[in-house]
Amino acid sequence: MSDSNGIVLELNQLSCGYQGHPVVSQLNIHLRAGDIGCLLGPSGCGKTTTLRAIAGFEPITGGEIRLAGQRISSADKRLPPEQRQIGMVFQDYALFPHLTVQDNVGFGINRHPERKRIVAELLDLVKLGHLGKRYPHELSGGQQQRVALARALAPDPKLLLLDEPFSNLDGELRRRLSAEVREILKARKISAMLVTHDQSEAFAVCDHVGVLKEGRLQQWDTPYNLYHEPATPFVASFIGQGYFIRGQLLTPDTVQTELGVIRGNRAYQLPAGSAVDVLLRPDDIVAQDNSSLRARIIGKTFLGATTLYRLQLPTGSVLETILPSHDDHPVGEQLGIRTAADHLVVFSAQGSVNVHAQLPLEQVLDTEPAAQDE
Ligand SMILES: Nc1ncnc2c1ncn2[C@@H]1O[C@H](COP(=O)(O)OP(=O)(O)OP(=O)(O)O)[C@@H](O)[C@H]1O
Repeated sequence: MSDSNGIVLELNQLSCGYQGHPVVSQLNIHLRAGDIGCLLGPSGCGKTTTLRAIAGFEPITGGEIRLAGQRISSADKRLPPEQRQIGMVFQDYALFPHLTVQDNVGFGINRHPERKRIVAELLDLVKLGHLGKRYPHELSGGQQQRVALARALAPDPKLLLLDEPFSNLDGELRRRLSAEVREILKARKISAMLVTHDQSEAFAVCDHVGVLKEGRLQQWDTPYNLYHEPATPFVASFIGQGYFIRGQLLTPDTVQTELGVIRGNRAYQLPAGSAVDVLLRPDDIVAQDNSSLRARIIGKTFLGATTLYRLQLPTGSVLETILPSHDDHPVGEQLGIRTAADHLVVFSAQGSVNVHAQLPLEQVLDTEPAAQDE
């Protein structure tokens, strides 16, 4: 279900808060029908507040929320939550303890003539067809969350909201269930919005991710673009790993750095000669035995299939690279490296282009993003 442009959920200049204190400011997000969106950001940035506003539990102070083209919230009007046709899945499952699994799933469709068939179908979908007669306390955490998902899907909502749905589960189970939930939502073409502070979960489950900082949207984009083309220094540092090194813009798409000239695939509209901070991810640095550029290995973390190496350049700058773990190098070795940074990401830097010292991330977090021609 969507409007004529294929958009199911629109947040237009959305602002909301508590007791006169703004929490979320002028948020603009458009979610396409069938897509899974995500609100990602540090604790307290306003993710849950936004989700609760979409569900209708919180009033908004400015802007509007539209669902399938219909305005459901504005500063002076709010459609009650039960009339929104929005399903919710919470962190703590929130199942009815006195109802069996099948009665939990069928709770929202009690008068539906096909209740029995729908419940059976949904229980099969979440792979709990054999446990319909159990009570919630007789299930594992992962199974309870599957019941909660089936219950939220039963009334065939226009939109599903998931608030940190996997955070009570750990490790492998969390990873498996999140992948499975994505498959279920995609198979049924359900539009959904997930809240998490876990970047890997956001990337694994969602099509578009909105990164929030202090109630403001920094970027709404695909996981790929957030990682490779972050719009602000905050997104660059919040998403994935990486270090900044100082450089000098030579042309719109080339930068002189202590690693040599790096050419990227996008142009920056900063004057030639500008001081810039260049983002280098571990996958932007590759090992090359015969390279004249050497870096000393100062730390390594074994990750299974790969090993993450921390490297120090002769100037003292620190970088990381990730190599297949069978390509094993000891700490202290001088490793030959080269850059392979197709996605050149730079931000306008304060200060001298000659400063080659490592920039602490905090120092670059609040600088303005470089003007881009996109
Ligand atoms: N009911 C409330 N009354 C007053 N302030 C609140 C209320 N709920 C949340 N806040 C405040 O609003 C801000 C945003 O909270 P919110 O729960 O939306 O953040 P979040 O990004 O979901 O954080 P977390 O990841 O820790 O859950 C916080 O400063 C919080 O203290």
